[in-house]
Amino acid sequence: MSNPWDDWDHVLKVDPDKDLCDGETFEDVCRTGTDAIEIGGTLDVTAEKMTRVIDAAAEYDVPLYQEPSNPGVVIDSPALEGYLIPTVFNAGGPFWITGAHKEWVRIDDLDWDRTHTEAYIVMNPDASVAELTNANCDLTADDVEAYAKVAERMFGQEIVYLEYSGTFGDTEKVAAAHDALDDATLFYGGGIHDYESANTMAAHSDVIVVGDLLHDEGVDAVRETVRGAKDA
Ligand SMILES: CC(C)=CCC/C(C)=C/CC/C(C)=C/CC/C(C)=C/COP(=O)(O)OP(=O)(O)O
Ligand SMILES: O=P(O)(O)OC[C@@H](O)CO
Ligand SMILES: [Mg+2]
Repeated sequence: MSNPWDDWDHVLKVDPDKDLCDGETFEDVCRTGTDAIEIGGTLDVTAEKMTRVIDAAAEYDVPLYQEPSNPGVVIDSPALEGYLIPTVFNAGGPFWITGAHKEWVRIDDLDWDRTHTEAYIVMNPDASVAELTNANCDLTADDVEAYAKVAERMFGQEIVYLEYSGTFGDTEKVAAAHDALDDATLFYGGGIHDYESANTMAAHSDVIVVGDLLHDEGVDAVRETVRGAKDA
């Protein structure tokens, strides 16, 4: 079965808790050339902030996906192409693997056709997502490779997400995850800040995710990372 992300090279992650750079609009954000926008962040995300971003980006062509960090911020909106739901394979306990998901399914009527999962492997111990989920980030390339295989082969995950949020990752570990996968798509995220860093990680993964750069440097810098991803 084919999935939209099979054709993606670049995803822009918009954090609803962070501002855009001065003078930039969501129209600019949607015109960076990115293949899709993921809306989400770990800390201080509310349903209201989520809705504000979804509404502001709704009228442009780029596909919008929500990446909720908990069931309370999931927005039911026709503007969304779908929901990318993290599950953290190396979390310190079951809540962020299946617990939050169980609570969500218990309280909400899910639109299963638009609901997809991402098998996160969290790699930066200083990132909020690592602290929140108490992730064990002390992983060798072999560990990463094994997690990627478990995700694809045992848990049928179609997206494996190597998450270095806030820092540039180890290309050897990214390559190990990539080599481990046959059909699943490898997302890489963390520390991409220019053409070169985008080009490097795009060569070792299937899709690169750019986050903080949008909020720190703005859309021109993001456009350079799109170019780096597409050239790889
Ligand atoms: C079941 C539902 C609907 C949700 C649970 C989903 C899970 C398991 C979330 C845990 C992992 C998580 C919080 C993912 C959010 C996406 C993410 C990693 C965003 C990047 O966050 P950071 O860059 O670490 O955080 P800030 O930028 O907010 O500091
Ligand atoms: O913010 P950065 O470091 O670009 O990371 C992107 C994304 O993987 C965060 O979830
Ligand atoms: Mg972040």
